[in-house]
Amino acid sequence: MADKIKDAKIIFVVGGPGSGKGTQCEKVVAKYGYTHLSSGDLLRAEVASGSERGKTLQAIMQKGELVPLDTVLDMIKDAMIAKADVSKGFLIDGYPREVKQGEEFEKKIGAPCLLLYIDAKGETMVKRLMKRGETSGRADDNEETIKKRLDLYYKATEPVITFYTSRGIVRKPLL
Ligand SMILES: Nc1ncnc2c1ncn2[C@@H]1O[C@H](COP(=O)(O)OP(=O)(O)O)[C@@H](O)[C@H]1O
Ligand SMILES: Cc1ncc(C[n+]2csc(CCOP(=O)(O)OP(=O)(O)O)c2C)c(N)n1
Ligand SMILES: [Mg+2]
Repeated sequence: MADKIKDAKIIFVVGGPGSGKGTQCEKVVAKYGYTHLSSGDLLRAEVASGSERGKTLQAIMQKGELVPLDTVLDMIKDAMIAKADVSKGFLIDGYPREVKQGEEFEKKIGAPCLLLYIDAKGETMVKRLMKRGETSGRADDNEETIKKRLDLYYKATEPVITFYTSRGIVRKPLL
């Protein structure tokens, strides 16, 4: 089964909370026809299903923490396999969030050819997320959780950018 995605074109899309990962991915989809897979959206779909696993995930996400690596990776892998026959390439949005996630992805699925780094100032991200919180209905778009998500981004996710920069595959789109 995993054979189906062995040679898939893979692009990681990394940036802070509310930096605009989802927004930029939609533009790439419109222009290049790649398949957009957002880790956050996959997790929220599991929460919305009302499953037992979804309840556990909801509690973690509401606190702005990272859900266990195996859970996210399995979900992304299943979604990739489901689209393998029709996909020209995959935009993996919101993953990896820590270097270890990148390493495990490469072991189990394959290497990315590119990492799109969506950069935004902290204060911009906070402002956008507070605004989004007015209508998003997302349990994590509130002041307290936004702060935790931002802290975790700087601590765990920024090292991902450094890691892939040394490999020469990081590109920062001019927005
Ligand atoms: N790769 C991931 N690893 C662990 N947890 C994740 C991952 N992607 C998403 N999550 C969980 O889902 C939440 C929302 O993610 P996402 O929709 O990408 O939000 P945002 O980019 O707005 O912070 C995260 O705060 C985290 O709890
Ligand atoms: C309801 C609503 N939608 C959108 C916006 C504008 N907005 C809020 S956050 C954001 C950029 C980030 O959104 P997204 O692309 O979902 O970022 P991600 O969390 O995926 O990085 C924008 C343009 C807004 N102020 N209010
Ligand atoms: Mg998003």
